[in-house]
Amino acid sequence: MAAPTTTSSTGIGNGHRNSTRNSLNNQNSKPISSLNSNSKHSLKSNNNNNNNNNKPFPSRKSAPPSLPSSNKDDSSVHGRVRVAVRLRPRNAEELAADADFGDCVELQPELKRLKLRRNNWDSDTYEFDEVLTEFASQKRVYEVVAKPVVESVLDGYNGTVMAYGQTGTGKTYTLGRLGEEDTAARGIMVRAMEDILAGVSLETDSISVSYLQLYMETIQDLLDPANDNISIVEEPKTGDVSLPGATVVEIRNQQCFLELLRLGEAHRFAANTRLNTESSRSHAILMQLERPSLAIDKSGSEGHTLEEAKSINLSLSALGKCINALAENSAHVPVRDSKLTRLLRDSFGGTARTSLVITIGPSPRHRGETASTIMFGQRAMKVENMLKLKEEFDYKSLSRRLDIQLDKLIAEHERQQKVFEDEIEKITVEAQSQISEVKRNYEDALEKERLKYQKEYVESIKKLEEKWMMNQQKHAIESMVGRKDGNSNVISSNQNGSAEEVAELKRLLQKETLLKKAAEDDVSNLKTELAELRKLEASRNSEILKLQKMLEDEARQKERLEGDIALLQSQLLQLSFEADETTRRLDRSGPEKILGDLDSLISQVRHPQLINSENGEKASIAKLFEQVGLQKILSLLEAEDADVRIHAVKVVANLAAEETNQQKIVEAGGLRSLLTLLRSSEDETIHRVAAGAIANLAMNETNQELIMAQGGISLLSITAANADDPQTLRMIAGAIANLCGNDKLQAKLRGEGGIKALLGMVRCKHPDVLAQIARGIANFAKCESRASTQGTKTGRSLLIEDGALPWIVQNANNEASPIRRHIELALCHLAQHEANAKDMIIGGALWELVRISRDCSREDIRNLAHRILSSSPTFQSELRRLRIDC
Ligand SMILES: Nc1ncnc2c1ncn2[C@@H]1O[C@H](COP(=O)(O)OP(=O)(O)OP(=O)(O)O)[C@@H](O)[C@H]1O
Repeated sequence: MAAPTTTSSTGIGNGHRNSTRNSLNNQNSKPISSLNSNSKHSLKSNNNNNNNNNKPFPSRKSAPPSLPSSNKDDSSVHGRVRVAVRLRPRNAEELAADADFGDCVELQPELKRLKLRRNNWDSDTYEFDEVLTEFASQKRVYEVVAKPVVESVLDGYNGTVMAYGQTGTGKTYTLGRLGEEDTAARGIMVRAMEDILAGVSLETDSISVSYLQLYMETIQDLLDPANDNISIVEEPKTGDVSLPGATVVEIRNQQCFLELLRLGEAHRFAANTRLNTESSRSHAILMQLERPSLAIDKSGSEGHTLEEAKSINLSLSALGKCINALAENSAHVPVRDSKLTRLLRDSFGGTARTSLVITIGPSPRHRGETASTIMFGQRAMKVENMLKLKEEFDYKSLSRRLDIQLDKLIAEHERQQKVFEDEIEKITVEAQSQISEVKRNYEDALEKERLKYQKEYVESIKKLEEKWMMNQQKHAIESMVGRKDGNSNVISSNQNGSAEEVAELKRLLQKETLLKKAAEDDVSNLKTELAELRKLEASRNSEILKLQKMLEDEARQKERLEGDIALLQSQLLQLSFEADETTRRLDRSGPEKILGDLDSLISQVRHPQLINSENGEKASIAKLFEQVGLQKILSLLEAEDADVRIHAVKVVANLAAEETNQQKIVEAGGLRSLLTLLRSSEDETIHRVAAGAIANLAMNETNQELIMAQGGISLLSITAANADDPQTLRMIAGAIANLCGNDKLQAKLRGEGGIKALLGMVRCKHPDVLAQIARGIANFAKCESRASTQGTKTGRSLLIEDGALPWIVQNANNEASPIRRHIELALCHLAQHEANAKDMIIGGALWELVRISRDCSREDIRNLAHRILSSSPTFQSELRRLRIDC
């Protein structure tokens, strides 16, 4: 039995913050989870949002009517769905059972490539946006898969992160791990919430979460198990989906989010036990509204029922069909086929930034499921979303936010100033205390020295005096004795004693001199030390002066900053006032006044200072459309001022992109006005926008006839012949391609040069233009082939008559898949009609048909080509002649 396949996704968004974890089983059951969020948030530069992981990618053509957004919106930016593949390490069972076999995949992360083995000798190579090996850490997975989405959400866009893969390949591991015991193991949901909490200010923003489970097409509330059948509500105008019946819990911190996840998980377990199912059979949803999130988690069981399997397969196959339709750029995307696709509507082909991680296992026994997961990822990489800011410009909240930022700045500045002043005071006190201590020490030392020398001096004087006294006494006694004895020997002995005393006195004097010298040296050393200390003090003083200067500069800068902020605030107040005024005027004015307002609104759009209010402007235009009436808006298409005409045609193009407005626009004469603009204007922007509006109107059969009846094809052809801008050509080619799909208009379209105009545009090599041309040719060939089968058309194809075949053959293997697919289909349609066979053989188309029948990655086209080649006598005989076996 084939192992079950699962998917999971996380979507986060501004306006919507979505986190989804989905896991679905092919045969048993398939759980799905997602996290969505809507939020009011700080405004940042749009450029930040258009970051470098958004490679330029061919934009979607005329958007399918069922989709909520298209390239019609000037505030949108392209955002292709990014796809990463993650390989799970072998588990114990695989280590034992597959010990003798190699893995079914080989990863080349540095080349972002994955090789899927066909057999021992051969493998297919696929490229992804990221290739994550079995050694990739949870942190790295978060950073490459989810972080750009979270950042985009904080910038004001919707976001989705989704995991898809076979059961047991690591979707829960990747998205849902709480990492309570080991923080390194935290999954995407926990890390995303951490970053969101760090990136918003809870003083101005709120984050709320709902936690739901999708089981057999029923949405159950995991925060309130009694609430077990929640309806999806769609906003009719925008197509945005919401689940108003779901419990919403505000998140103030990470702990509270973790508790909520645990609670939801416990209820899910209880609910699934009641339902006698387990995780992989249901899809859990964690949802965020008004800076809240939506997530889906899974449930499933062994012993599944047929009904469950059907319901799960319905969800999975509906998701697969939507991805295919979007990847192929089909006109119809079947989003309404399941609740899962309705919930993920904004994530694929909508306005969210979407990141998909496909999880695979290494076992060669599950090669089939791994291949199908890889193909899902490859197709999802072709889906182009149009990221759109979800929020209207809210001056009051911006002003509040700036106030708070200002308060924080001022508080921080004051704190820093205080630290600075404290530091200066500390340094000053330390310096002063050091100086006084040195002074004290110096004075003490000086005093000690002075006392020492004074004492020594006094002592030596005393000693000299004593000696002198003793000598005097001795001398007096000896004189007295000498006078008595008249002894000359005594005199001689006295003379000897005096010489010794003189020598002693000399010695003492020398000692005195040395002591004096040493004392003088000490004094000189102390003086030098004092001079050094004075220098040190001077340098400290200059440092203090410098610090004081910095403090003054800082204070001046603060003053300037405060001035700037005051100015900013007054400008904000002014803008806020003007915005309120406009709202009041719009609310009160009658239609005549409002028409004037539309004019001023359009002129405001051109005003650079108001460029950020574009979303608000769109909402106002929609309101004006209701209040003013289309006629008056259309009258601006003929305004004198060229700028007003340009902006008016943009307004009409925006309106024409909504299916609900198209009939009204045509009835009010809008189609005629747009065609007149093509004829009368020479402005490239007007041509581009008007052609885009016509292309949107041309999606409807009745409008196609009207366009033809009003000479649209020749006007589009002339405009195409004169245009150089690829975007203009893309719009024109898109419009003609839509007309090519109408069976009734074939002859007229060709007669008025529609095919030639299409072929003329191949001079522009832009892949978007070529894809539209290829689509037109495929549409035309399909109608012809239908007419031939019904017998209403005979003879060879008008496409061949008009010389389309060489270009078709040349591009049949174009590397851009949208071009290649359309051409492959066109070739099959042409080949179905025997009258074309000979031309196709001469033109080299037979080789392409053979290639398609062998190599085309789409099985249905491959089979079709094969069937046609086998059933056409002309092709068969040529193949026999060439000895080609087909
Ligand atoms: N990258 C990985 N590294 C280590 N272990 C992993 C990794 N991925 C998954 N595992 C382990 O593989 C097992 C299955 O993973 P997990 O439950 O996440 O799969 P799943 O795709 O969510 O399955 P299901 O669809 O059935 O719910 C778990 O034991 C998980 O711990």
